[in-house]
Amino acid sequence: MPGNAPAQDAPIQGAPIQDAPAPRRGPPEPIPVTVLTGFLGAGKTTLLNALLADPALADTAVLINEFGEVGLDHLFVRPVEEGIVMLASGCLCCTVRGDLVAALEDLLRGRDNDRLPPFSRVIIETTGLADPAPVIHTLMTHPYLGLRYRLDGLVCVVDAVNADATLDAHEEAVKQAAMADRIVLTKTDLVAEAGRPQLDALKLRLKRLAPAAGLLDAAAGEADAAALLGAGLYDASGKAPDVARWLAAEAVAAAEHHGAGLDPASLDPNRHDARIRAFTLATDAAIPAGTLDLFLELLRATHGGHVLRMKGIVKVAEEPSTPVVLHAVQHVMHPPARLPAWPDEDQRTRLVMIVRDLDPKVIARLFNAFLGVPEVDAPDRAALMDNPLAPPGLR
Ligand SMILES: Nc1nc2c(ncn2[C@@H]2O[C@H](COP(=O)(O)OP(=O)(O)OP(=O)(O)O)[C@@H](O)[C@H]2O)c(=O)[nH]1
Repeated sequence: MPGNAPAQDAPIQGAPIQDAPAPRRGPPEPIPVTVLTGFLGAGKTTLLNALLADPALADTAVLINEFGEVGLDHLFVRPVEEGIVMLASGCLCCTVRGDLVAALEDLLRGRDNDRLPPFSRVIIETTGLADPAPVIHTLMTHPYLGLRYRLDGLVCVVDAVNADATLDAHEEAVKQAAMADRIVLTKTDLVAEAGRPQLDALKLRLKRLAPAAGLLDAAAGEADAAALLGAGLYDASGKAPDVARWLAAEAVAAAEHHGAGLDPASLDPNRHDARIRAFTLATDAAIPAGTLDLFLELLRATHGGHVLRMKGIVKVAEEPSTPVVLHAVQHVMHPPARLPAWPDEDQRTRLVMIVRDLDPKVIARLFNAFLGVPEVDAPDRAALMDNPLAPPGLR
């Protein structure tokens, strides 16, 4: 929701690049937060209950974000067990973002002064109509909460029976799925043999919409804690971060290659998801920090409202052996983090972009212009920077 969130610059140059995931001294490790989303009735609470039954999640705090609906969900979440934190009248109902901030702060206070058990993870269940972006923005931009919590991942629950109609009718549902790190398909047990082709078509539709997201079938037992949590880049235990899994750049590139990500002709243009594209920008070249900074600033200033999500790993020219990780939700950029080393042999810069109402070629041209890759009929970087109509700060 671009209008709601404060714009935030994230200069690569000048801003201290965070080291991750080196063991920290002093401030405590940020607590991973998983955002559980999915359209009305898709099965979020059912999945949450199943997850909370796993002893591995015994020390999980749960926030249920009901955005002003009559708060009933908490009645259906498993009764409070040791280690599961429920606040107020048995849950925490956040009606607006301010309440989410207050709730997250309250959790920390309770933990810090031993009023609450020392929970090591938070799951936020959003309402079915929620745009997940403001919740993620809150975690990314709040000056204090951003230090104590970190986004672990966005899990989207999709109802196999109703999803096609829901995705056609409700843009929120499309956005929830497009931004997800994991998609859980529920109610596949209700799909009769005759409905299997439709189910396969739905899976393809979701793959097109979110090629980077793992697709898991709840009824097949695939949506367990191990598969859903730990989707984020940073690992508090100090393990090497699973960048490949987080970025899923190969899956996005393969989807593009097969036309899944880039061929709107194969989609009904009236469908909301025909407006969403996922694609990867990749280059072997090391990028000077200042160039990267300018590219991101121009991207944010000119197309920020269209970028639903961007994740990336970048070879910065000044320190090519310690890549920088980028993570943006719409026009809000998470502070860049520097990894101690490349996580695997692929040492290219890769930016995975999920955009809405924007031709990937426009971004690719911009990227190439900044890299100095000549293109016919496309402005180079100097032309972009010298343009008197360029956004302030770029001239
Ligand atoms: N058969 C079947 N039913 C399911 C499955 N997942 C959820 N349900 C049912 O779907 C209904 C809605 O599930 P909830 O978990 O309440 O859905 P929700 O997304 O939390 O709903 P809201 O909070 O209203 O948005 C319930 O009756 C569940 O029992 C599934 O995999 N198979």
